[in-house]
Amino acid sequence: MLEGHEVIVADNFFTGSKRNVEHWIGHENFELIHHDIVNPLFIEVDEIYHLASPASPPHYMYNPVKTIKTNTVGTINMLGLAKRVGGRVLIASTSEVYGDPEVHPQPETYWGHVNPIGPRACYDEGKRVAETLSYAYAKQERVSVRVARIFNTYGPRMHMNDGRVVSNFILQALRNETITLQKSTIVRRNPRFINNVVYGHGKQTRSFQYVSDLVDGLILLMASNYSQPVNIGNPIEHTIDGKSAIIFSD
Ligand SMILES: O=c1ccn([C@@H]2O[C@H](COP(=O)(O)OP(=O)(O)O[C@H]3OC[C@@H](O)[C@H](O)[C@H]3O)[C@@H](O)[C@H]2O)c(=O)[nH]1
Repeated sequence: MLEGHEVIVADNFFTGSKRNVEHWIGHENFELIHHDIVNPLFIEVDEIYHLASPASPPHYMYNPVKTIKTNTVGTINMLGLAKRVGGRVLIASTSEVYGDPEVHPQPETYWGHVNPIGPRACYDEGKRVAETLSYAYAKQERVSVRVARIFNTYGPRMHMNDGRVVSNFILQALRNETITLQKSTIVRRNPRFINNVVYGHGKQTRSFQYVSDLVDGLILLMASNYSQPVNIGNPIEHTIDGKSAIIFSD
């Protein structure tokens, strides 16, 4: 908007909130519409950033059918909109298309290791089919598509109950609680701790990126002439117990 673009935000406010964008309300280049993209959307635009879908595991597992509909029917609607207006669409995919990867780090050429009926399947498979739909529309309908595979992201205005590890640990630190390794006795005694522990052995790794770096990456990808999927994350992977980090060069 500061560069002079007119921006229309369509949100069903399932995990987003009006408060996150209230400082833009009233700006001449900004419009907010309450809309769920599972239903068709008829607007005139040049570029579409398709960022809809809950992204934290507790949120996308809360209503798995809705998560699948948003990533399948919703993605068809966004690709259909791009086709009608002759615009470009950027699909927010995820590192979760790699599932429980057997390769570290994951290059974009890795096909992944996904359990199609596991607890995360609604999101993993939803995003995988969103990618498939994008390239089908590109091939069949000549829609210009960009696919960003987004890794774990954190930053301001994250929901307190987002449930991802960064906000969980920050909440726990603010409450002066120790970040403990998960023990079934603690979980049973005090369910409040369920979201405030290191799950499992803590040796699982993640890379974490700051939200404004992600936004820079999305804008660059949208403007580029590269149409294959692109990982957007951080080259440093940390174990969740915080004890070690692995730095990858690219
Ligand atoms: O309180 C917590 C929360 C999470 N964890 C662990 O921390 C790791 C990271 O978990 P998060 O909940 O932050 O989310 P994930 O990294 O699994 O997935 C996330 O990253 C990729 C994005 O594309 C996805 O949308 C998002 O779900 C996992 O190994 C999890 O088990 C904890 O140990 N304690």
